[in-house]
Amino acid sequence: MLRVEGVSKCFGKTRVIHDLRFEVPEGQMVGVIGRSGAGKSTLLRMVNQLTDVSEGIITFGGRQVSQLKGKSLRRWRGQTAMIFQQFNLIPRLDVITNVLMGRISHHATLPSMFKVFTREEKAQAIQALEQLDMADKALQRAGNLSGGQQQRVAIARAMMQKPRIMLADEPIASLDPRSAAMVMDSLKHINQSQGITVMCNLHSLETARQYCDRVIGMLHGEVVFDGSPQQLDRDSVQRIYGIEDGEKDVNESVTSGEVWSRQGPDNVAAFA
Ligand SMILES: Nc1ncnc2c1ncn2[C@@H]1O[C@H](COP(=O)(O)OP(=O)(O)OP(=O)(O)O)[C@@H](O)[C@H]1O
Repeated sequence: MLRVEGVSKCFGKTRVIHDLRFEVPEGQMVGVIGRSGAGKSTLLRMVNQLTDVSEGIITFGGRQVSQLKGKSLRRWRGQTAMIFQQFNLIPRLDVITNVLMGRISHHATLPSMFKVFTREEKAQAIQALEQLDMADKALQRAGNLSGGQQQRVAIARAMMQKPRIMLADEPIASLDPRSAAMVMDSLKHINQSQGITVMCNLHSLETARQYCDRVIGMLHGEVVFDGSPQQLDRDSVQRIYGIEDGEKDVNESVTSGEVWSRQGPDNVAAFA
């Protein structure tokens, strides 16, 4: 269980996250949605301590994971794999080496520098690529793959960490609908087959509805919705995306991106 207890974040004198309180049971797939600047990335970054909290605590399995230092911090980061919008692969290296880089925190500096990995780690990397339907690309240069393929390699690399939580910060924001669907399918598969908790920042409501067990909606650094996709009605959507003076009602077609399932657009669930 991940617990966020009264967490706030200030950058200088500006408070951007206000008193967040929620729990995420292990194995849940949570979509975090909200306007640009709502605090979604800061929330994810506080969970794995890329950003420290200003107030409150975060615990995992009853153990405090905010304010960790040194070895304990590295161990926690090893358990919380992060997926970024821009994939963060090393383009000139082949796919398998990029995936093996996910083991780097388990090695001393010198073997990592010379990319020395065990036979078992190489087998594990191939297995991770197979799970993501990318094994046939193992020897290709990562930079030559499409965006969607690169993101799936990034997920395979994250799996090498054997994480307890996968934190995905807008993983499909720069992908076309079909690639986006394949990446979301991969995250869902990992979530369901291995019970890994997934927290995923999303710009598209439809994607959150389609893939997530639970949706957290943020506005101006606060949680303004926390419920199931079914509870995400028009009023909740208005609350999350906010209506300021002079603004028209939220147009869902703007906050939603079309996501195709692998079988094609006909199989996409219809949304209320
Ligand atoms: N390192 C930083 N220094 C100062 N302010 C920051 C920093 N990181 C984020 N912020 C501010 O915190 C607020 C929340 O930003 P955050 O990136 O978490 O929002 P977001 O919901 O992820 O937005 P987007 O969808 O555009 O990525 C914003 O006002 C942003 O300008």
